[in-house]
Amino acid sequence: MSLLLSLHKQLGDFNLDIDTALPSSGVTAICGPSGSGKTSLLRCIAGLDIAPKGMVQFVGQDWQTERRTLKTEHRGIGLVFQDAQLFPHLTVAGNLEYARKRQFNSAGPSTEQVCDWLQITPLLNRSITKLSGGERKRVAIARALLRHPQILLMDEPLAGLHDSAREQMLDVLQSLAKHLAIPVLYVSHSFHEISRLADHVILLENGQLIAEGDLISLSTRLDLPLSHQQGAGAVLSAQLVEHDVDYQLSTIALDTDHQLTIKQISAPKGQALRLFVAARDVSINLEAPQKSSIMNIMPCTIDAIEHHSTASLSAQLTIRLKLNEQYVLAHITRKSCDRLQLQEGQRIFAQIKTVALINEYGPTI
Ligand SMILES: Nc1ncnc2c1ncn2[C@@H]1O[C@H](COP(=O)(O)OP(=O)(O)OP(=O)(O)O)[C@@H](O)[C@H]1O
Repeated sequence: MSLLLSLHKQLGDFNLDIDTALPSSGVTAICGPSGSGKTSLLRCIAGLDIAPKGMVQFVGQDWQTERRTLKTEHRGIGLVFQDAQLFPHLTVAGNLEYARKRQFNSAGPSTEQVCDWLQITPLLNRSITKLSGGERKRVAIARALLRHPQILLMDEPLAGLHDSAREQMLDVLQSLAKHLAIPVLYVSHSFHEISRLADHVILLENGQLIAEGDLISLSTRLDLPLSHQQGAGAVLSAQLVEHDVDYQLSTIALDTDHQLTIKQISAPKGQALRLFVAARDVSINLEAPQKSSIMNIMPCTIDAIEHHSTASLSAQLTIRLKLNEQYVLAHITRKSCDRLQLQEGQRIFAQIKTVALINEYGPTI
């Protein structure tokens, strides 16, 4: 069962042209550059805009057919927009109560649970006008969830927040996703956000769906813009091997031949982990460096070398490196590539400066 979409709509010179089936669980990111059609797609799914002769079906319920269109308010959707759209004359509690009285279903999380997940319990008596940008966004998400929707749609919910507020919100959203029993569609152009939150990704360009799949496989596809943009990197799955308490480090395994050392984390041995290795943090050596302060040096094979297409980055190349079953990306200069005479199939050593833990997921193995 899934969210089936067949949406074709002309907006001025722009054509939205989407036929797909999205998963009905987990977080699906709708990603793409500005103007690619992310918001237009979300609005059509919500029924705020209608694509003539389109089709929207959610887990067997017809939201739009050729003959009939279900109004937005009858679709059971939780909506969170860039601007939180809260009622300024009500307190936080008043805004939540408004939603609670208009629930789609009686079954769903309680006000206490939702406030706890979004860390807004201390704010309940505050006026909306006295909230920070991040607080406002958390209240808007809580309000959407208290209607007990069957799906949550979020359009760039972190837009307008400064870096530290954005990171704090990402922590909250990441833990929220673990509690939610409903699917989430999350619009963002930030790969950083998506790598923290999404299970599944659809990538739009000029109103067309250019790729779809799980985050791990899409992050290292050289035919997609994701791997070339600033902030690009590989999402990897790993498993915790052991902790070195003296040095406060943890060892994690990508597979039987490749281990990494990271700052100590609290996860138990065997915990499945998701990691992010930024392409700019990977350098390539022809021989294993003997005296380096960088601990993570892994033998791998050059799988593919791709030239950046954008003129501003043409001094740089993206190189995909194969471990056993997984890949990392390296952004290096074209000059270095020529100097080292790098070629596809060549065995090299990747030196990895920083490994970021995205999250812990799945059962302990
Ligand atoms: N009502 C409209 N009339 C004409 N053109 C429109 C209309 N709504 C959207 N567009 C155009 O459709 C295209 C897609 O817009 P949309 O807002 O869906 O993109 P987006 O990917 O969400 O962009 P951003 O990341 O900047 O929010 C844009 O070129 C936009 O100008």
